[in-house]
Amino acid sequence: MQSGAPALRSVLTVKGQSCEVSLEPERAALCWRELRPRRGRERSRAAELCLTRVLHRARALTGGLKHQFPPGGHVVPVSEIISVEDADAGETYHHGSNWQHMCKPHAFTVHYVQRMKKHRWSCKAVTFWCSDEVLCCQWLKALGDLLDRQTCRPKHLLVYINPYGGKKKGKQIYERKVAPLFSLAGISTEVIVTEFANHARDNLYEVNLDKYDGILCVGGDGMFSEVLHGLIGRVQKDTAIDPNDPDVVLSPCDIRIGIIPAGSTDCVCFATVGVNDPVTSALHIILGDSQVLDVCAVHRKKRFLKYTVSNLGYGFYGDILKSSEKNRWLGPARYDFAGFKMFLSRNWYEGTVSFQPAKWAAGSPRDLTRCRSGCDVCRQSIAQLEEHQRAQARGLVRNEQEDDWKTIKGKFMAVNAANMCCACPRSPKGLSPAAHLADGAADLILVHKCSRINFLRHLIRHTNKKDQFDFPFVEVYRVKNFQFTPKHLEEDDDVDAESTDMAIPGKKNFAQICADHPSCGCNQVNSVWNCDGETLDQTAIEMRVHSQLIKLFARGIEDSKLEDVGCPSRV
Ligand SMILES: CCCCCCCCCCCCC/C=C/[C@@H](O)[C@H](COP(=O)(O)O)NC(=O)CCCCC
Ligand SMILES: Nc1ncnc2c1ncn2[C@@H]1O[C@H](COP(=O)(O)OP(=O)(O)O)[C@@H](O)[C@H]1O
Ligand SMILES: [Ca+2]
Repeated sequence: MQSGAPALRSVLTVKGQSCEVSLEPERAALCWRELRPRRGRERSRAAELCLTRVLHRARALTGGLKHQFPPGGHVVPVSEIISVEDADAGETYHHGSNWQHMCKPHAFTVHYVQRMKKHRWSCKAVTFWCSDEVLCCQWLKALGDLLDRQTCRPKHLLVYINPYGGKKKGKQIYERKVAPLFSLAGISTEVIVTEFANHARDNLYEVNLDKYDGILCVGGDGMFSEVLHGLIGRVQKDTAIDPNDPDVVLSPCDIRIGIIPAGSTDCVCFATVGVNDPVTSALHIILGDSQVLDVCAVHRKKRFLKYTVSNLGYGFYGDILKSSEKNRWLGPARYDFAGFKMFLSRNWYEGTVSFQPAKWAAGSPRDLTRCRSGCDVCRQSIAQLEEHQRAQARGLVRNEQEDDWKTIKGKFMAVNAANMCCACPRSPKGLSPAAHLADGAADLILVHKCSRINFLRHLIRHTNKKDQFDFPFVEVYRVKNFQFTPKHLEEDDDVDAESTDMAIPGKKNFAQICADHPSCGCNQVNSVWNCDGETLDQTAIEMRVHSQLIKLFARGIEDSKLEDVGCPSRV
């Protein structure tokens, strides 16, 4: 069916009921309603309200309904249809009170996305029975033509599965929940079950990326980090960009990354989809969603260390990560155990933080806006950043290389740079609830040394509606970059002292001695950086945000108002 083609309208049978079914290319929605509602099914006021919501959603998704659907209707935007196929020959259908068997069915089945509660999606199917074969073919062709126009959908994917992440169920999750949906949607895959850490990263330097429409990782944030490093590294290599240069403009990666959550925290998935559910993520991938994402690059002087997209955390979150690795056998519970231990330890670390505020950012870390699908704050921030960069290039504003640095010396329980809200099941609003996925900035959170009870109050606020930054010992800034130097390296003129020390076998700095002897009772001098769940050995670092460097198969968390909360599209 071409655009401008007339709407297709027929009376078809659904579950033994005659329905008026229509497909209008302009509206790009498949709609159906029962012609004669079943006896006894009276519409309640609640159902009326639900219908209004469904119609609102359809209007929002299709750019306005020209035609109001009468009560009892269903609306499925074509962009949310997973596939359309001939109905099975052996399928039975209900006609009046008798079950009948069709020998040669003139029927087609539409598989589509249904929104459940809390951002969860599921795959639903509805079969339409036609009076004859010609009509059935006409419907199959019209729907097929509209689906062919969904050009953003992937056809061939490269999948990496970490069999050891989370509860070690990555392979099972993929095979049982995800692969059947991909085959339903006609997506072909090449699957690599990793055999060692960094297998996926190294493999991405070798594969022919042109063959694929996307790369998937099945695992947690650590596994995502591997794929992120492989992909960004590969693209920089192909475009002759030196990642060791902290000031370089990195080449963006056009191929999208998909995450099937099968790890312990899965914060990148949660903060970009709204839920950690393999089926929901698979459906976002099938529909070809796209969400750009800022990436932070971490350097030590002229040496590239790591990329991070969620949290770069020193102190509390670094210590949790380091301590939890020893208890990996506990699965995701290792973090709760380590968290409790680190809370009791009340470690703090002395150092200096310097940063440049993201002056052009449209939002601020303590405002009440939330990064949601199609976020206006991200769009406006990037527009202002680009305007600022153009003005700088024309010499209209000062070059900020040396200016506007703010420096804070102190004793810190935690230093976190949240490049996104970092929501996860442990903290559904996240480390920095107002942080944005693609605004070119990160939220720098400094938690100064405080009493155990105050730190607990701060932590608890990550799990309720109160503001976790509203304490005199917490500071938060929206930044474009920052540097951290631990106290013991502050006076060191040798910029590479830390890395040199580490390179000489047998020579250890004080921090390492204390870490090796936890029973010595002193407060450790150094923590480690938790970089999307991977540890960094270096403590003195610089971080810079690269705006919108990568793309995910996601759309950002949808506004709950668009969800049919507790209300399927049937009313
Ligand atoms: C008294 C209740 C206190 C609850 C406080 C909860 C605060 C939670 C904030 C969580 C931020 C998470 C930032 C993301 C971290 C992940 O990248 C990382 C690795 O994930 P994965 O590879 O999937 O395992 N996870 C962690 O560092 C664990 C943090 C756990 C904090 C308790
Ligand atoms: N086959 C493998 N064997 C061991 N480690 C692996 C393998 N594949 C990936 N890894 C590593 O496992 C770590 C944790 O993976 P992840 O999927 O994030 O699980 P979790 O969320 O439980 O930490 C990552 O650092 C990743 O590099
Ligand atoms: Ca950001």
